[in-house]
Amino acid sequence: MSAKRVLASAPAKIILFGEHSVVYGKPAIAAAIDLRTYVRAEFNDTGAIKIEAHDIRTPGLIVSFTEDSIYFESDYGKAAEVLGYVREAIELVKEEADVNGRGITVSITSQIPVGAGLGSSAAVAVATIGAVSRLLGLELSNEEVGKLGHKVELLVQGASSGIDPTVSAIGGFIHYKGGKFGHLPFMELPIVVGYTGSSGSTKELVAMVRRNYEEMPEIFEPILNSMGRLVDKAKDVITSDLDRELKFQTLGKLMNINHGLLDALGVSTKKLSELVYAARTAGALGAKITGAGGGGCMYALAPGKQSEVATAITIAGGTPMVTRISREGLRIEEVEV
Ligand SMILES: Nc1ncnc2c1ncn2[C@@H]1O[C@H](COP(=O)(O)OP(=O)(O)O)[C@@H](O)[C@H]1O
Ligand SMILES: C[C@@](O)(CCOP(=O)(O)O)CC(=O)O
Ligand SMILES: [Mg+2]
Repeated sequence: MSAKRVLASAPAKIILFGEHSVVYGKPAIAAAIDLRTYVRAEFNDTGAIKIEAHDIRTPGLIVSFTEDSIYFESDYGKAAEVLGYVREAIELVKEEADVNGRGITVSITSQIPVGAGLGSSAAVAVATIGAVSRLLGLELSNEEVGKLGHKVELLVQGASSGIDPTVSAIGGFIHYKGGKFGHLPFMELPIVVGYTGSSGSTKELVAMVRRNYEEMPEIFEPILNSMGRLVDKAKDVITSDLDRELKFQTLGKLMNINHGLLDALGVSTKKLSELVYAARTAGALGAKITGAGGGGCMYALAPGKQSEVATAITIAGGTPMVTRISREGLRIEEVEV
């Protein structure tokens, strides 16, 4: 049954191990975290799709002032591009249901920094698909929403492994490889996320790695293979019966190796590496980029040292975020019928 108004939310994620190599079919491990994007969907009488994106800065904004007036113009191409994930998400759901000529208004508010490696693109796609599909009376499982979210990322970015929309839709702690995924045993992870304050575009970074790979496959192939192997090792450690401290020590070492390999791929920046080294010096067992890189965030594994690591990240010029793993993925918050 269709509804009058629906509010849905979907979480951000961190990639614990295996970003970029996951695009080449290698395994990766990710966890949903407790920052969310909220999407409200309702019908309107205009017949149009209306998107209110409250947290997106409008690129290409031109403002003309006179003494008694103010006139705004926008570079519509750039503005349309930035809303690509939301538009494609709505279009995909509309293909599955009968809208009967009705318009849909989608209003977005988000706690997730954009272009920061925390999966804001996947969260906005998943929450939009969740809200609009429920509005139109479609009964989609969270896994199905994750699959549609992957389609959205493929349409907008040209390439996507699908790990981000999957973990945002189903929540928790997951192992992912070539579209197949499963939950790993839930673990509280004493992590600190450090935000550089700058952003990177996943579309551009994934394309850059692809160009480098095509130019020098004999160099890039072994790096990607090593990333895959270290994820296998991390999975063995996580699912083993070792005690927590020993698990964290090995996972920390693997994070540091993964960061070095991501640097070799060319996706780190001076600021990201400064935050990574600051965290390690303050006692983190491991620290690495999370997500596409080129700016954005790193995360550190710091049992018993979270506040020291957060302080070190601040001193190094970053913004620390102490966050927890979210067991819940896509959530339908309210339905008005
Ligand atoms: N709150 C939001 N509203 C609308 N679009 C969003 C929002 N958050 C993210 N996006 C879309 O996702 C893009 C960023 O995605 P991406 O480059 O994959 O970085 P990340 O997923 O790491 O944040 C933004 O440029 C925008 O198109
Ligand atoms: C680089 C990549 O592995 C993760 C990108 O994550 P984010 O968009 O930077 O949050 C791309 C992908 O898996 O599709
Ligand atoms: Mg993204």
